[in-house]
Formats: sequence, C-alpha cells, structure tokens
Amino acid sequence: MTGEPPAPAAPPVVVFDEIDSTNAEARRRAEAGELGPVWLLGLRQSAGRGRRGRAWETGAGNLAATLLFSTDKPPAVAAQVSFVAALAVADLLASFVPSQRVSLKWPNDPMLDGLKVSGILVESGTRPSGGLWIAVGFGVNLAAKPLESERPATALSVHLAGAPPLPTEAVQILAEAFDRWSLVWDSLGFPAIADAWTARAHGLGAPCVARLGTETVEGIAEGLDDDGALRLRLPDGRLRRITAGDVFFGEAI
Ligand SMILES: O=C(O)CCCC[C@@H]1SC[C@@H]2NC(=O)N[C@@H]21
Repeated sequence: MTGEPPAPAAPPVVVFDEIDSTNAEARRRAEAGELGPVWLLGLRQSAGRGRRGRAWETGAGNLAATLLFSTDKPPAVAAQVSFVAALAVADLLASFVPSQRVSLKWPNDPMLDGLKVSGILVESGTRPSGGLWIAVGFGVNLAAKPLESERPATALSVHLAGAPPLPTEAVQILAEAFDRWSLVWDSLGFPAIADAWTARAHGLGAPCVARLGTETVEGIAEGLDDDGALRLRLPDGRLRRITAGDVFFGEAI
C-alpha cells in the first residue's frame, strides 16, 4: 500500500465498423444524457465533418475517433481543450517519427514535415443538469492522405518504412497521451499547456495570413495570448488577436 489514490480507470473505447461521424454520435449520446468519458472509434466514417463546416474524408486505415466527456469548467476554459488535444496528437505522431518533424499550427492542426496530417474538431453543448458536454473529434491520416483536399496534406504512412499503426492501436496511444496532457492542464493550468504547445508551434515569428470569414489579415504570428488567441503583429505595428479562423504560413491561401 503506497497511500496513493488509485489511478482513474481508462475510458472505454466503443468501436463502430461504420458510422456517419463519431462527433455526430457523441452529440447524439450527450443529448440522450450520456456523460462519458468514452472514446468512440469509427473504422469508416461516411459523413465525417471538419472545422468551419467542411467535410472530412476518412480514408481506410485512418483514425476517426471522438472523446465525449463532461466538465464543470466555464466554457472559455473548457475551450482550451483543443490545445490539449493537439498535444496528444503530437505525442501519438512522435511515437512513430522523430518529434522535430511534428509541429502544431494554430489553433490545432497537427503537421508532419510541415503538412497537415490530422484535424481536431471540438463541439460542445450544455447539459440539462448544468455544466458542459464536450466532444473532441480527432482525425489522423495514419494510412492515407485525403484524395480530395483543398491544401497539401500527408499521412503518417508516407513517413514510415513499415506499416502505420491500426486505428485500434492508435486510439489507445492517443487516449493515454490525452490523459497525460489533461493532468497537466488540471494540475498546472493553461500556461503549462500553452508553453508545451508553443514549443511545438508551426510558423511562429513567420509571416502569416489569417482568413477570418470574409476578412483576410496579414502579419507576423507572435505566439499565444493568455487565453489561446493567436497574437498577430500587423504591418503597422498594432497587435491583432485572432480568436477564430484559419492561418497560413508560406502557403497559397
Ligand atoms: O477540419 C479539421 O481539421 C477537423 C477535422 C476533424 C475530423 C474528425 S474525424 C473524427 C471526428 N468525427 C468527425 O466527423 N470529425 C472528427
């Protein structure tokens, strides 16, 4: 007996051979009162969704998984989970390739050798009993890059000599990594998450174009603000906080 409290049990993983979208399934379960935590893994997704209303293509052998959980954190704090999620994907990738080749593009795009390899979609809602349900959806191109994509993308398999992990293996590594970073978030707060994210950031100090709905803003990406907003230094020296949108570094937009 060490006197240490027992480690919380790992959340269960529910595997679907085929599903429309694991985020849609998380929403259905949350709206039916399920609190989680539970991982939902789709071996095929017929209607995967991405950020900003885009579709997300899940090629065979790719990871499509959503963690559904509940929290009493205020919404602005709960939203920081997207950085926790990005760090977990970075760890998953770094278990297969050297970690210097993995980077994170604001707000939460994991990159491999500078190309998007994964996407994260966080959705949430209020519970009738109070607090929030959060669905953190992870798409990782383990085996195949998308056939159709607006921008250059890659897959982990392209960077490996051997076979990539199966989705059922990858979700376990991801779940462990997510738990580790959640513990950091809960015990040390967002500054520790922001520091870890910044250490892996893609394009800081570089010219950047932010596409915000109908507006496009150019500047130098300086880093994260206290709440996770991107600090963009404009050509006239003013600082602009980017809280939502897509950012591009040295790519065609
Ligand atoms: O646009 C992005 O970059 C985010 C993509 C998120 C895709 C994942 S795949 C698993 C989960 N289910 C979905 O329908 N979307 C997310």
